[in-house]
Amino acid sequence: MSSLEQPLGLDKLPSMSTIDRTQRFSSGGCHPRVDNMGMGNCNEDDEESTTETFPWKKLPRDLSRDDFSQKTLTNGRNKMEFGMIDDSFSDCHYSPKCNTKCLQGLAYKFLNGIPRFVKIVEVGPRDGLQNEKNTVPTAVKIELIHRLASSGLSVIEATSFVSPKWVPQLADAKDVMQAVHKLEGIRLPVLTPNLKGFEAAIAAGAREVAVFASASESFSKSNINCSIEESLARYRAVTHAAKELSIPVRGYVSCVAGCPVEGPIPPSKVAYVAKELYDMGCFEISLGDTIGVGTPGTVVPLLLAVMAVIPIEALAVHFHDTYGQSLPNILVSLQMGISTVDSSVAGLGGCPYAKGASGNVATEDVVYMLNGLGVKTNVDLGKLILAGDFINNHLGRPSSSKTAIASNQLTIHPSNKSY
Ligand SMILES: CC(C)(COP(=O)([O-])OP(=O)([O-])OC[C@H]1O[C@@H](n2cnc3c(N)ncnc32)[C@H](O)[C@@H]1OP(=O)([O-])[O-])[C@@H](O)C(=O)NCCC(=O)NCCSC(=O)C[C@@](C)(O)CC(=O)[O-]
Repeated sequence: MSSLEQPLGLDKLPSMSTIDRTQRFSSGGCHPRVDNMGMGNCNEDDEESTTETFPWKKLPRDLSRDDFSQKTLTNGRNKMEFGMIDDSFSDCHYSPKCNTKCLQGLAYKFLNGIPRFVKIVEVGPRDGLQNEKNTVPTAVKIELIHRLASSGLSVIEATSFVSPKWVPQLADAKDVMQAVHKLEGIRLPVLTPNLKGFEAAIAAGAREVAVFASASESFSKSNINCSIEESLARYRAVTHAAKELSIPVRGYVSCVAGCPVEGPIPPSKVAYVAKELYDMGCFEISLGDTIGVGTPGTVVPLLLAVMAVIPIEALAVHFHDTYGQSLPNILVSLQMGISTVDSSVAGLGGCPYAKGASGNVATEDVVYMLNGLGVKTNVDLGKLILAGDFINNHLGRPSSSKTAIASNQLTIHPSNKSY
């Protein structure tokens, strides 16, 4: 018996009271703020969240592509599915009475804290496309949003009501919004840098907006042409106007791990900006590693600083993949209790004011990892990959999603690929 197979009793588990454990994994451990305009992030999982089991229990997996990710590997007694948790683990349901098996303890040790449901905020049509040099036709943007919606994504950032002189690619914000705002059951937030943008967004049918501040003074100036404090004053005006109309406002903090000009940004500065946004009424704060320099080593202290001032259920993470650190950063964020993750189909993206920064983490890769962890997203990976194929075909380049590339290479997908 290897050391890994030796029983690990509950007395060896990391200290966490039974109450903490029950709260974290029961419906009550993941409740929306009372005043968050109904934008809770766990309601989708009502059935799951009533049972008091840990997240690595075997969950029904709903991949539209039956062959996808289901190749089996026979390895001695283990029959494993690629990317998915070993069956011997997934059959282990945690019970306080069960202290004889080793696997619950090991799984608990390594997967402790991971929520059972993760809300994905798809930012491809906005963050993903804003930096594209060639104009993407409005019809393509609209079709992309429809395809993303049909994959099961429930929050899709549709566009930005910013100055077309600053971001020409999104100059068609009004047309895009008017075409998609009636999509049923989908939240379609749009970026609004000031009252002018907010008013234009509402006139076009937007029912949710996002404001975007920075933890870096230099980036704030280059991105929105004002200081951090000036931006916060603008956003107070936006959140005030939004409250009058019962419009939910999301708040972004960019450059949370580093700035192209200033270098590393102290977590305390991120926490300050995040709290200002939260206090002015943003229901959710997304922490953006705009240039993708963070590692789990920087993400942990960052999240600890922000979690000290904002409830964890109001936090989201937004990683760019410049150094290939997005997935480990997301994993450690989940382990710390984060349950909202931003990502972009096909890994599209990059900020026009952060040269060299690469795209967002690919939604396909996030969903693949979460499927493997038994975490629900309600996203159909096969349809998502097809949505990625659609936009990549249009842009004329391969996907930045490793999952999409692997799936297209490894499987013969029967569905019609002619768009
Ligand atoms: C904030 C401004 C508008 C200030 O831009 P400014 O030039 O300082 O603004 P201004 O008030 O002096 O106005 C200049 C012109 O812009 C117009 N204008 C003014 N506001 C608007 C508006 N809302 N929509 C349309 N037009 C607008 C205004 O009417 C005027 O028009 P003119 O009289 O010259 O014809 C500009 O800097 C801007 O639009 N910046 C946006 C830049 C942007 O979108 N960057 C990418 C965002 S990505 C990000 O921040 C990071 C994030 C969120 O993704 C997270 C992460 O990845 O980490």
